[in-house]
Amino acid sequence: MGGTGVNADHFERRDDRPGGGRRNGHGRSGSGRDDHGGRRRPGGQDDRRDARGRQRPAARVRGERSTSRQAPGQRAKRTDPARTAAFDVLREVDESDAYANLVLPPLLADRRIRGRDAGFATELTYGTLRMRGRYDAVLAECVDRPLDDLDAGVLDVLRLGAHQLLGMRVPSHAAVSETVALARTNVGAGPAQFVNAVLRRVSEVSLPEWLERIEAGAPDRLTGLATVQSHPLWVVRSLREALAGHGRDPGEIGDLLAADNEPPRVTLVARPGLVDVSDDDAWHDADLVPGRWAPTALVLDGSDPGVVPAVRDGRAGVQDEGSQLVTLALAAVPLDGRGAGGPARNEAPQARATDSGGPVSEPEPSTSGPERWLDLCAGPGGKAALLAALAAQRGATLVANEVQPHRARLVRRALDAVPDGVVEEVRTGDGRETGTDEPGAYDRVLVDAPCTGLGALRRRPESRWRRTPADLATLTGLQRELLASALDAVRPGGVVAYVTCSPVLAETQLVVTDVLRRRDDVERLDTPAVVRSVLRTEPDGTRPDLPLTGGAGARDDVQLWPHVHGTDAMHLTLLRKH
Ligand SMILES: C[S@@+](CC[C@H](N)C(=O)[O-])C[C@H]1O[C@@H](n2cnc3c(N)ncnc32)[C@H](O)[C@@H]1O
Repeated sequence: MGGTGVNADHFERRDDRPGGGRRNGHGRSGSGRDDHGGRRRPGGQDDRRDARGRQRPAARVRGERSTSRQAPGQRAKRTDPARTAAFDVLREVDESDAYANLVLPPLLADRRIRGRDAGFATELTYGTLRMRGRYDAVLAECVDRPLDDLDAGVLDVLRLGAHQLLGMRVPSHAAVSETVALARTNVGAGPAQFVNAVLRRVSEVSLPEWLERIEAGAPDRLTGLATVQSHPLWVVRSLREALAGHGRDPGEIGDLLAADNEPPRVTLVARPGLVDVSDDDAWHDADLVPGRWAPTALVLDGSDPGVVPAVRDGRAGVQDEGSQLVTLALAAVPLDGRGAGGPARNEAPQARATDSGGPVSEPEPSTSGPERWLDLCAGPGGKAALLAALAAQRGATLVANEVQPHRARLVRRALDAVPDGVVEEVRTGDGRETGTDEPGAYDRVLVDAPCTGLGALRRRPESRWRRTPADLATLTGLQRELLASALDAVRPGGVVAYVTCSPVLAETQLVVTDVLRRRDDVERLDTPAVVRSVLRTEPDGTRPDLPLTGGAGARDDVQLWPHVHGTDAMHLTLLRKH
């Protein structure tokens, strides 16, 4: 497909650009450092971008960077701070394996890029990373050599241009000229001419036509779908297999991949007992609507969660609704035998209400002190904070364990708002040893296992390109050991929740089946019934109809999906030890 691509050799390479002209994967061009190796000076911007992403001249002038080595004549076109921010984040993601969602917000704050400019930079950064596979296929049609042979900074500029042309409503002339200006400042004047020529080629064809061409040129349908929907082929294969294995139609794969490309709505968790939805002071001016499934979920429309007082002080947090549901389910499932339940301090009625068809009942009163709960893999602490709030209502206590010290620190911070006496300890340790060190010591154990995260691709734009099939082998071994340890750490009659933010069969069903094959003291619980029992109740007393696969009773685990439930693809299996 396509004609002859643009030849990069026709354009002069300038080595006077910051970082020189190294090749893709090894270069440091446009690294976010100034000529002396320091951070670039912040280029403060306000709401000067128009609705279509164009920047008004005053903002351009005020936001220009002062570190260009180019002659004044070459700097005729000023660089837009939002595009520069996106470029700098892309370089950092490539060079330092950084996470865009951790790098971008502080960078925007540091450079005082706010309002529409911040929104533009965010959409440009995340969209470019997410849709990289699609744009690379388009760019490959417009360049006369493998993209891997291009300078890494030049390739990132081209991707940013492609996203503006094909994924955002930026007018073509603005997308090309602003991106060429970005190239001139960051990768040099010669490459900027090359960028200009390539982006003009990209802009000559509409997105639907590009996608048609990509599909037509693909060796098979699945490869075409993977490229068009910008996922690595091995990920598409794993997800399609997961759909089938979890009882869904593998033909849904297109919808699933499309849902992965939609930025998720910001969902907050109102930690029960710590904050009330009707408390105006807690939510400030936030525009909130109840979540679809979890009684604790609030969907935030438009504003920054960081300005919500309850989020700032830990009474609420940002948390996917699927994560909330699996945590609520672990807290709601009845225990057997001694130590089951505890006197409620301030019970949340919805968390314990019984589903019409489900077996969930009120826990028996404790005969041996408060329940002890364990979060075995707690960092950074989202589920631990919800568990701790629920534990406070039940008179239970929580131990949070995390192997990485810096993530254990994040857990401590996440637990800031929890009343004294609820959290026994936040410890740094290897969860694989807990079962041996503390056999039978806990009533409820959460294993939110380290996983590929292939169920949360919506919120981690670069992660699909980082993961490899080899990760699966390492992770599934660790997952088995952690689940086995959790089952040793729970007392007879107690419950373990095995959770992943991946639907991949090797990390979900196969781990559970394999661990259970080696022991005869564990029973699978009716997880769908428990999850249905914790769903929010409508004012008329009904609950939403949570579609789960396989028909009633056909499956004993729960798999959520972005394209079905609007949540991350969280997996939950509830297990009871005899
Ligand atoms: C999926 S994350 C947990 C997310 C967390 N539950 C939350 O909701 O914020 C998995 C965590 O397990 C930790 N981890 C990995 N190996 C571990 C081990 N051997 N023991 C304990 N934690 C481990 C990782 O560092 C990571 O923080």
